[in-house]
Amino acid sequence: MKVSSMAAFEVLAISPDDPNAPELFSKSLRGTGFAVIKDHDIDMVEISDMYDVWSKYFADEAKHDDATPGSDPAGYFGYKSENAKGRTQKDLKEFFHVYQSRDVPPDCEAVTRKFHASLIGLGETLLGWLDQVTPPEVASKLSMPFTRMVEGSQDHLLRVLHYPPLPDDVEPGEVRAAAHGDINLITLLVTGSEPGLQAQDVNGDWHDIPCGTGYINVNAGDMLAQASHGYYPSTVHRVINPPKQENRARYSLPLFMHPRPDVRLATQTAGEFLQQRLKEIGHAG
Ligand SMILES: O=C(O)CCC(=O)C(=O)O
Ligand SMILES: [Fe+2]
Repeated sequence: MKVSSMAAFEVLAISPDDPNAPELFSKSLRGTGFAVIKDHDIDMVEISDMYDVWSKYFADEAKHDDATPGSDPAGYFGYKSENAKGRTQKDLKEFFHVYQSRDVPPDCEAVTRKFHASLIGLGETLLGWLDQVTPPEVASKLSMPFTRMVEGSQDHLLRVLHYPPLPDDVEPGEVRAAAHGDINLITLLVTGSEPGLQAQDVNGDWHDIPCGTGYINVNAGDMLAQASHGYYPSTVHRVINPPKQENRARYSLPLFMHPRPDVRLATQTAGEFLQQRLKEIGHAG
């Protein structure tokens, strides 16, 4: 099934039960950098519980106590704390970074740990699909199969994102999330509570990424593009501001799948690549 069907930009919706799922997934990522997974095992109740506990968390000013200093990648990040690479204006979002071995707010802990583990499991399945179908001439250049790159990784970042309703004083050019490529191997994004996510095609045109209930969007990040020498392109995407009559909060839940830091991508290790990119987006340092 095509969920976005401009000739140049075809995001496929794939069911894990389809025997051709690995090929379709690879085809969709190759064509657009994006794919959509439907009929997965992640429970809708789990997803709505996540939105429930985290909307309460962001509504409480005590969140500021969870801000971590300087270069620490975990914890709470306040409104307008991150910019896309190459931009000075900050994104109109706040977020909390969850890692497997780092603290999570007690009221969010149980549901978040379970959700994080479920998404990591799905992400490992998807990387296994890529290992199955990536052609030998590309696979032979990898330092190891994708699934091995993430074995034992403690760096799979679950970002709980809150985009508040836009304030009246938004400046020209300020957006919820400016155009960027993700740093990691693949991103699994439970579709946002509101629309707004768009991806750019090779001609520079923007396309809405479908936000159907229960869909999980997957996109290739820069580490996958590096390791595969461009076979899987990392597609630039953004989150646009809502029209005035739909100026509501938006939540989304991307999981960024990261290799262990010592894994070689192409010329750099995953750890070296990550540190360089974190500086460029206004973290670390
Ligand atoms: O909120 C979204 O839908 C996308 C967020 C995103 O692209 C990111 O945090 O890297
Ligand atoms: Fe992103």
